[in-house]
Amino acid sequence: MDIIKLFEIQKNLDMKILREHNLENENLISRKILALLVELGELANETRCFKYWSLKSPAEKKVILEEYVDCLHFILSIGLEKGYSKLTIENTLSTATATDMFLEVFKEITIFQLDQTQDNYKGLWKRFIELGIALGFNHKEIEDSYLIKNKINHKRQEEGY
Ligand SMILES: O=c1ccn([C@H]2C[C@H](O)[C@@H](COP(=O)(O)O)O2)c(=O)[nH]1
Repeated sequence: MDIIKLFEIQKNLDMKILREHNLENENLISRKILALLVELGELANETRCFKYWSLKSPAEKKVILEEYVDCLHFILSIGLEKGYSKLTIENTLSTATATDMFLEVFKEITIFQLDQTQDNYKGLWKRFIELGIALGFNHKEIEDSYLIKNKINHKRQEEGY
């Protein structure tokens, strides 16, 4: 995944959103962190990984991937806001259950919220990528889906979302 390219693309969208909503001088970090937590909850909901009380299948892969890249948008946006956009992420695999991986990402978000260092931001990325791999997405699928959703987000702003 070309993270540097994704940061560039995210920057354009974020700048448009700031302009459209007159938020150029606002600190949006708390709202972005809350938005990420909410999107991660939506993602978990679509996977249904924790719903031991239900027999229903998870949403189709495309839907889960869409939720995943919504989270990715906010992770990139948080990095841009903090000036942490020059980073490399090493690929690691986890053998934990999907439920435990979600809890790990939630934990990393909270650790970052409380102490917004570049190391903690990197820790969040690492767990988020691990989660994506565990959900069955490869880097190309993630990038392609991100680009599609990014275009939709641009269009929404142009149409007064
Ligand atoms: O500063 C922002 C604010 C929102 N989004 C994107 C991330 C998600 O893809 C989408 C969330 O939109 P809702 O469908 O949840 O309204 O907007 C950004 O990329 N940057």
